[in-house]
Amino acid sequence: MAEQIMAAAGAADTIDTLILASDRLILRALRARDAEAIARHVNDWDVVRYTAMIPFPYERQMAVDFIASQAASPRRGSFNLAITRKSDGQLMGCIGFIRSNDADEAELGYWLGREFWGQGYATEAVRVLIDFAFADLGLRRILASAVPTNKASHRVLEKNGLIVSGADEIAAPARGHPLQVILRRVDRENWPPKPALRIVTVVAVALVDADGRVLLAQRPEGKSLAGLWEFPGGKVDPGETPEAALIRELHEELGIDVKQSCLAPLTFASHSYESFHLLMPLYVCRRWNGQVTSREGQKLAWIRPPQLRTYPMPPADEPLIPVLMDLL
Ligand SMILES: Nc1nc2c([nH]c(=O)n2[C@@H]2O[C@H](COP(=O)(O)OP(=O)(O)OP(=O)(O)O)[C@@H](O)[C@H]2O)c(=O)[nH]1
Repeated sequence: MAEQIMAAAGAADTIDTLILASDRLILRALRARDAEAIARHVNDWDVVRYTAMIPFPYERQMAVDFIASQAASPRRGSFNLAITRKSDGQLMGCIGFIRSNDADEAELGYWLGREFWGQGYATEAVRVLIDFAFADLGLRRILASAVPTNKASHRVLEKNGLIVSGADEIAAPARGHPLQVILRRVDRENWPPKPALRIVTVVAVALVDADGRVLLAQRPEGKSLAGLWEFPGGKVDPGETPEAALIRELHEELGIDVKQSCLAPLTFASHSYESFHLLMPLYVCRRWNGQVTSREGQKLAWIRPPQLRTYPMPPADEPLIPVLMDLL
């Protein structure tokens, strides 16, 4: 997570002494001499077009007025900080909060000069400012909005855990017409955002025999979730369809041959484990060729539907059981 440095104890009280740092950035108060750089970066339609309040064309005097309009303390009122690059001190953009009447929340806004796009600077700046807002300003919720076509901004907000909370039409005086925006927000309880889990696709099947019994296999010692009973199946390899993966796994694990036409989709599991998110379509199959045998030393059990609940299964499987029982 981005490291955050306060210039001195109590620095959050005065904007002039506030310094927030991350790996590559320093966020600091705006100074009168920043007007030139701000005007140069902002007087670019590609920078301004996605913002509601910035006029275009943008003149130097507007930057002077913008700098002068910042709150004296980040604890009260709206403020912006300069996003500067640690390595050379260049001002790359601005980031700040518009404080509404609700003292607990603030609306995040930022822009970056075009030459600094696509390098992760905005994501880093948003991270460090929200860290500061929750840890030092005592805010509980950060709001943000972006027009639907501003994909880059949505990525930045999403990477920082701001989830979509709705849509709105906001006044945009500089545009001459209102803007449709997607609203996002993050609450203090959900900060810092957890890294997105990798989605792993596993395909599984309920093999049903002529007596209406279902086959479960026990996960062997040495594997994750060892001892739990699961539906036969396995991971889908890159470029493989779920059906092809299942036909392969059933041959490898149980020595049976299944035709794709004998696989009927039933339901699916979607479950977050500690290190990955499992997405698992579950098929039903009543016809196969060959004798079901344990080819990998796993214990197998043919279970009557009422007994399904007595076999401990991975947590992802729990919602599948009632669906299967309804079918059988
Ligand atoms: N086949 C199967 N896997 C399931 C079920 N429920 C469930 O959570 N899983 C999870 O989905 C993954 C299945 O992957 P797998 O069987 O191909 O692989 P594995 O864990 O043996 O790991 P490996 O790739 O190291 O051999 C495991 O993490 C397993 O815990 C289920 O009902 N059937």
